[in-house]
Amino acid sequence: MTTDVLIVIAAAVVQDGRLLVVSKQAAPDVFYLPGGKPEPGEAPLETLAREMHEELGVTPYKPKFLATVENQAALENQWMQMTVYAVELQQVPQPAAELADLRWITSEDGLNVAPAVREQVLPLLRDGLAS
Ligand SMILES: Nc1nc2c([nH]c(=O)n2[C@H]2C[C@H](O)[C@@H](COP(=O)(O)OP(=O)(O)OP(=O)(O)O)O2)c(=O)[nH]1
Repeated sequence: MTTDVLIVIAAAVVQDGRLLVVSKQAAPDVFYLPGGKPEPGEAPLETLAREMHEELGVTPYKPKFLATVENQAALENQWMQMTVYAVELQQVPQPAAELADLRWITSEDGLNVAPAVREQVLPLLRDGLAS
């Protein structure tokens, strides 16, 4: 039995009542928060900054811890623990080549949204999202 938990660091960016979600070329129909797995020895905020730079060409501004959530990982067949930071942006995100899509959502919006985002992050942010 494996007890490995996938550790993920991610950003909740809300602008004008909408949450930023992305999908990757590897799974273009699955939408989730920008972010990813830490490299060895990397601190959470370093992972956040690296992933946001790599995926969106932006620097996280005033990251604030939002929550640590656990759920089934969307792409790997593994349990995932994801630490989410509420992040402001001062630049317009420009999706890098590894991304397939970028959307601003107020709810699931008919998309295939990763379980942790659908069941935990969207409910946590509900008050800040447009209806
Ligand atoms: N970034 C991110 N990953 C999530 C979320 N929800 C969720 O289940 N995951 C899953 C998807 C993948 O199974 C895993 C993260 O993988 P990833 O492929 O985005 O991470 P990465 O950029 O570090 O990956 P890699 O290409 O270096 O392997 O966590 C989420 O909201 N954001």
